[in-house]
Amino acid sequence: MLIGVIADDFTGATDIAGFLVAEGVRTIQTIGVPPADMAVDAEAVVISLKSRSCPASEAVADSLAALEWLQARDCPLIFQKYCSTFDSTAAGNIGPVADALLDALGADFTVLCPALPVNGRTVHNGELFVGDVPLAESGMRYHPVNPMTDSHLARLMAAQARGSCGVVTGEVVDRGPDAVREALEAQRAAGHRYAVLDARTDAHLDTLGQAVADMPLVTGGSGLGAGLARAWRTRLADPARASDAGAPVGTETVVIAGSCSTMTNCQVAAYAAEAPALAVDVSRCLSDPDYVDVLAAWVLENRAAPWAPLVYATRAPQALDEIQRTFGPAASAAIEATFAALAAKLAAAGFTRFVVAGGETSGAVVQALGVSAFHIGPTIAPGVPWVRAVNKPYAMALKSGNFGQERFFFACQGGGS
Ligand SMILES: Nc1ncnc2c1ncn2[C@@H]1O[C@H](COP(=O)(O)OP(=O)(O)OP(=O)(O)O)[C@@H](O)[C@H]1O
Ligand SMILES: O=C(O)[C@@H](O)C(=O)CO
Repeated sequence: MLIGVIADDFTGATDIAGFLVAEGVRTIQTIGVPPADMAVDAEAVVISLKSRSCPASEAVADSLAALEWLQARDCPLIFQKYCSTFDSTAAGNIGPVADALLDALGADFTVLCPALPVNGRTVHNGELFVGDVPLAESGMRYHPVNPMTDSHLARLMAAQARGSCGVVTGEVVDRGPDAVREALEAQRAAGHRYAVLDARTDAHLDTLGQAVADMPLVTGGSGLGAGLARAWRTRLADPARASDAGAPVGTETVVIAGSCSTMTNCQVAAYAAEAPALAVDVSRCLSDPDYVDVLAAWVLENRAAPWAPLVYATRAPQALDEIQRTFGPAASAAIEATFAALAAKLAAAGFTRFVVAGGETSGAVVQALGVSAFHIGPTIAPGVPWVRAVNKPYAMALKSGNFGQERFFFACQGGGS
């Protein structure tokens, strides 16, 4: 094994796993920490946790259990994967988990780099941008669980981790891997525990991948994961066939959208204009135990349509705000539970392809389908590969809320963009 990834949500895990496969690394993603005796035939194992928004103590305990599993397989590099929009609060969980992993590895310094230029996430002078705007001015300020109201990564990290955090600027990264290594040594000597790495292009991520390839712990988004994989190209067994085991199976498809991100709102609007689409009634998710049967019946009625049926909870910020004021946080959990039960019913009715938008939503659906690990297949959009369950006949496209192009749901059915 070349790399063990500890990811804080399902779609985030699939995102980095997809990039690793696209760069030729044979990769398996597991749902939670696998059993101690699970055999591994892969160059990378990505362990997906549900540790982004749970209490920090739980996130730390789960991440340490994942680390122990990877260490038992002599994994030389541990990668802490979090969101390219650095989803977290002053209570964590990125900082507390990084602190705990550093301690457990006997290390005292690591890097932070959420940049993913292909999806518009760049870091400039330590500030995270989404497209042309700082993080705190992007749609992330309205996120239902982790609203991001600061864009400065060193400040965000200092608020939630032990020790101070420096920045390695783009001007240093432009000078190549040796300059970055030197700068990191200087940051560490200056007493910093963390250093934010600037990156605006894939070429910067190549430089950073080379510069950090020998650290015991690296933290970041899938962009840096891809940079690392490119740095290892000559060490890979058969890069051209890395995605074979994850190619999709079956045909009957349902689309489930549980994300309210800006991009999912666009994707749902584009899809609903041409395909059968049903908005869930949030109050019925909360109060009507038979509601999932109603949703399943609607999907079955529409199963023969030219485009697969879509069931969505996706709402624009104002409507979401109103729902949250009316129902409180129980609404989100009830929607997740409804989608999980719906997916299980549809699987029993013969559906084999599940296209899901939203990390938490994907986690709930995957759990309901009893899937414990995936082979990672070909990429549908940057950061979104097909995945194939190792123990069930299901293919899935698990999309991070903000990922994919406007016609992503069509693209999953061969509809292109
Ligand atoms: N209309 C709604 N009202 C209240 N909560 C909602 C609504 N729609 C979705 N949610 C909840 O918001 C949360 C969205 O999280 P999810 O991780 O699925 O999407 P995301 O955060 O946009 O995606 P990602 O984590 O991949 O960036 C889920 O718990 C979901 O149930
Ligand atoms: O890094 C990202 O943006 C995604 O993989 C993710 O984690 C969103 O849930």
